[in-house]
Amino acid sequence: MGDSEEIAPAVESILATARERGGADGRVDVEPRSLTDAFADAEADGRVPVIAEVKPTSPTAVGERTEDPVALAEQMVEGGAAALSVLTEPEHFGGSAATLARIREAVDVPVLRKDFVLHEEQLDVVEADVILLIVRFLDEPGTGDLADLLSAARERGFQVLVETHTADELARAVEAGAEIVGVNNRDLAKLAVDLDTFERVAPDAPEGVTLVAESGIQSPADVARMRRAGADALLVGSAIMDHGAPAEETDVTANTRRLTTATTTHE
Ligand SMILES: O=C(O)c1ccccc1NCC(=O)[C@H](O)[C@H](O)COP(=O)(O)O
Repeated sequence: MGDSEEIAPAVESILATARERGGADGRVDVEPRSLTDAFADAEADGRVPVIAEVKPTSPTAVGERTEDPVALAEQMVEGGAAALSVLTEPEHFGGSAATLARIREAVDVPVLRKDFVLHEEQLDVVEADVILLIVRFLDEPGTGDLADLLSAARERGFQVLVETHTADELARAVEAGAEIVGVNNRDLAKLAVDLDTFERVAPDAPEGVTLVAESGIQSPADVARMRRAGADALLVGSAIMDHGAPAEETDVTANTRRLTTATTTHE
């Protein structure tokens, strides 16, 4: 995590379990659905490119969604999601690799595997179109090197979303060869969310990098704000999953559509 920064206990716990997690037998070899084509298709038919996240729970969520994740994923696609993000971390987010495999089978949009990948062998857990690498957690003693993991992921066919939170992390991502970069508005040390983060970091991204604004996006106004700041796409979990509300009062399709149909100006 760098320096002597205090890390939220939940994130310490996530990293401790991630360090222990292994891979699977054999090496994954993916024929991916193109994430950037999915974003372009959404733009072409007037939808804001949204990666909707199937996130049953999380350390900051109030409550848990227990419905069939495949049904939730289908509702997100019906609401116009260009792609899906599926948590596969079991202990803190209620996800699983098996769930991702079922969802990828059921939909035809690209699927991001959302997990805390620290070692090359952890790339081989399940086929997905996109894998996440979090700059903040790599290049540390006992974890893989970002550039090496990026190459290893691409050799398996994955597209890679490289997640950053600061200008320095963005520079490291670009230096390592990232083409799709996420700027997470959630500070993974403190778990505080601040949409200013994307606005501060995005201007440093070089032309040609696909930029994804992640976390804390709740409303069409937030969508418009992130698009004005240069977001090519948005990654949204909580506002779509609506963890605290009873299942019968939650309309995941409508929650997704509210964001994919937001009126925006893309800079
Ligand atoms: O979401 C959490 O509580 C969390 C806690 C600890 C580490 C990571 C966490 N979230 C990861 C994410 O990046 C989000 O799931 C994703 O960007 C969607 O965010 P949101 O729309 O705010 O649910």
